[in-house]
Amino acid sequence: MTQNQIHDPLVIAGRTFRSRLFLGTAGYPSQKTMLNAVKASGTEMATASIRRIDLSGAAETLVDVLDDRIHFLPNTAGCQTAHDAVLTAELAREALGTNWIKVEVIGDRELLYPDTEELLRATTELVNRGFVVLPYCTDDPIACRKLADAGASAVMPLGSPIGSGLGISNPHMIEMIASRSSVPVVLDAGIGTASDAALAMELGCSAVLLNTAVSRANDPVSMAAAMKHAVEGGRLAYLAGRIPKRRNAEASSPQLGLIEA
Ligand SMILES: CC(=O)[C@@H](O)[C@H](O)COP(=O)(O)O
Repeated sequence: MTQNQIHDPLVIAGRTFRSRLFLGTAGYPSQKTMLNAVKASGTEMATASIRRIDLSGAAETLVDVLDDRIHFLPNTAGCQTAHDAVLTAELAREALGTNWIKVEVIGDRELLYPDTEELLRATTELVNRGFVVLPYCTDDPIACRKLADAGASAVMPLGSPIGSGLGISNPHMIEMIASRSSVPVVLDAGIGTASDAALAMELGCSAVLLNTAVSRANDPVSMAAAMKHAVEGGRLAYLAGRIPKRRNAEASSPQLGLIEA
């Protein structure tokens, strides 16, 4: 581990994360593969939809099988109104004893695209109720600013639609959001492969949240390891500072001592 990584923790709502990769837990070929992928990714925060968790206390749940060191982030996937998202978050808090919530309020079941109006309403209400709110949002700097102003502890703009694997559709806007945000920016959704995750970090995001690229890979555990290295590499490159892009070539070796014809 380099000096930069040792002194470069991510802090969200007072909680410190050494890993800047957050992982979704859905769609793996088996629970064993999911747990191995979680381990290989080095993640310290895993998320799952409340709908997927048996809150009755009758059966062993995902939360029980995850390593204790991993912070569990429930999410409100499937909610289409602020009202439903708030109810779902309250259920999670009651059953799981966490006030952290990843808020998803989608405006369309096919596109799984965030409904910004409802999302802002849900975020405002949940912050007032004492939740640590991480909203999944569009790659819109104004929406991100409004969510942060409403008290979101981080903002999570999409790279591209959930599960699409299209990568980052609008890198310029993600860079803009990251450079202006008053709270950590977590690139969430659309990552297709390791280079997409590295790019998110190079653009200045504080972390990456992904699921499908790992769960649906031919070898999820190897892809999880690839994502770990990509996020670390991208963060280091961001901190190191990329060279400016030039229109023309500039010799990388000194021109002195050239033999003229
Ligand atoms: C897991 C999660 O919380 C979602 O936001 C989403 O599933 C992540 O997107 P990808 O599956 O495209 O990585």
